[in-house]
Amino acid sequence: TFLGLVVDYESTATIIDGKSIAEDIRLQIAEEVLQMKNAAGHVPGLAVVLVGDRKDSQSYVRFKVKGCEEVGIKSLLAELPRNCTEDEVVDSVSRFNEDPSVHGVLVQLPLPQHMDEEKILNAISLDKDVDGFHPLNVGNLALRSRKPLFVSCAAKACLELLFQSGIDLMGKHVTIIGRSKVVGLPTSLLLQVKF
Ligand SMILES: Nc1nc2c(c(=O)[nH]1)N[C@@H](CN(C=O)c1ccc(C(=O)N[C@@H](CCC(=O)O)C(=O)O)cc1)CN2
Repeated sequence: TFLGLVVDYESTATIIDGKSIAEDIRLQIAEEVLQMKNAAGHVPGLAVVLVGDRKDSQSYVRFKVKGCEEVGIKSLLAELPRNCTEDEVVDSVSRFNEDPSVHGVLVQLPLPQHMDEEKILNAISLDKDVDGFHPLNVGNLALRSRKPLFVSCAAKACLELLFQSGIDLMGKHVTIIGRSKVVGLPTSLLLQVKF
């Protein structure tokens, strides 16, 4: 869910209804998936790797699986215990990398503290890195002249919500709160590419 608040210099505000925009996008994706199924005989596949038993991560992953079901995307889930090894996580990622029915792989963050996040994220195939966290995808976004294969969905969502609400960012100053690789950093990079 995203409820954005855009305030102009006279301090009037526009409330962005993220739920309704998301519903329109879901319908559009469901239509595209159906067309793909009819034309090519297969549907996109998303694989999620979840390590540990954090309640928040479990519910985010449930939303992702439910989101896939609603639009006809195949979803696969690998759940590993908190005390598993880094190699076991990398093995799960590698199996999804090699599975032709999987087109996108993501590892739900945060990982348990004893794990090397960078090593695990780097194990995701560049062409299945749907989160856009691979250094080459981030680097290509930062270079602006090159097109990354994927950009963080949270960053794309922020811009899409502004765009669909008719908010013109050209020449505007934008304040981004936070610099995480999930939202803040890619949103600032994406804004620099587009405006
Ligand atoms: N591999 C990934 N891990 C994580 C990601 C990610 O994009 N990829 N993002 C977050 C967790 N997350 C989804 O996975 C996520 C977190 C927060 C929200 C969100 O919309 N939060 C709203 C409140 C929503 C509500 O309660 O209705 C808010 O903060 O205002 C969506 C998704 C970390 N891990």
